[in-house]
Amino acid sequence: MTRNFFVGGNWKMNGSKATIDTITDGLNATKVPEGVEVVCGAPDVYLTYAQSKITNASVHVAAQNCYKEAKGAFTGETSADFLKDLGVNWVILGHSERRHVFGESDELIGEKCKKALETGLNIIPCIGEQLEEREAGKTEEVVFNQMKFIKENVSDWSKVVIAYEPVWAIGTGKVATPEQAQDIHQKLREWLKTEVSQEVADSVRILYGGSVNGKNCKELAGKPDIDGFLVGGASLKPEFSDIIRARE
Ligand SMILES: O=C(CO)COP(=O)(O)O
Repeated sequence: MTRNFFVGGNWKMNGSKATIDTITDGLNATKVPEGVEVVCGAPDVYLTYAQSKITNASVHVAAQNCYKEAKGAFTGETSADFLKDLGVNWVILGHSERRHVFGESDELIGEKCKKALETGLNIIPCIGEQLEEREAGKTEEVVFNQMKFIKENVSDWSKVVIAYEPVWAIGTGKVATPEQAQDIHQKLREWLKTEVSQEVADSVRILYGGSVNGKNCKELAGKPDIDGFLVGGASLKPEFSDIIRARE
């Protein structure tokens, strides 16, 4: 089973029109290898601007979050319907910063996954353990539990790309070793086989995220269960092009 390589960028709360011009110039000039999918998570207010600047047909724009309701009295929130209306077909959900800075629960993330899929979006749900959890030997328990809430809300796995992002590796420069990442990716695939189906386990892309850069991406990309990356800091820099071409 071949799973197309997938590279997501997560710009987080960074950027301006001027920096987006620079980033998208770089993306437009990047020769994306055949079959590789590239999706960039822009801040909501810049989604349309980013879309207007991207001319590379292999590169798509994602939102970094959306709410579980279609509309109504939810001041400050963005709905999946708004994204669909803008032609934004991807959304990152349950990022560790949503979980740990904004206190999003597994239940809420599950509901958001459900709503986004019902609305016709593709989703990138994120999971990952904190340092204390890894040190206590609880990594599998934590990520399987996060997966349970996602699974209960997924109607169509062909629209799901999972991102495994160990919290201790995010923005720290402390990347998981290729062996550490492969180990959890392989266990997640086993879990999908048991809890969902062999077909889904074989076909769902599992991305690694956490301090991925132009230097460490090739070795990580060589691991059999690592199907791509979700990249934070380095997605704002020219080296993102090297990450897109990590399998070359
Ligand atoms: O959170 C991340 C991507 O969603 C990873 O961030 P960094 O690549 O900056 O560690």
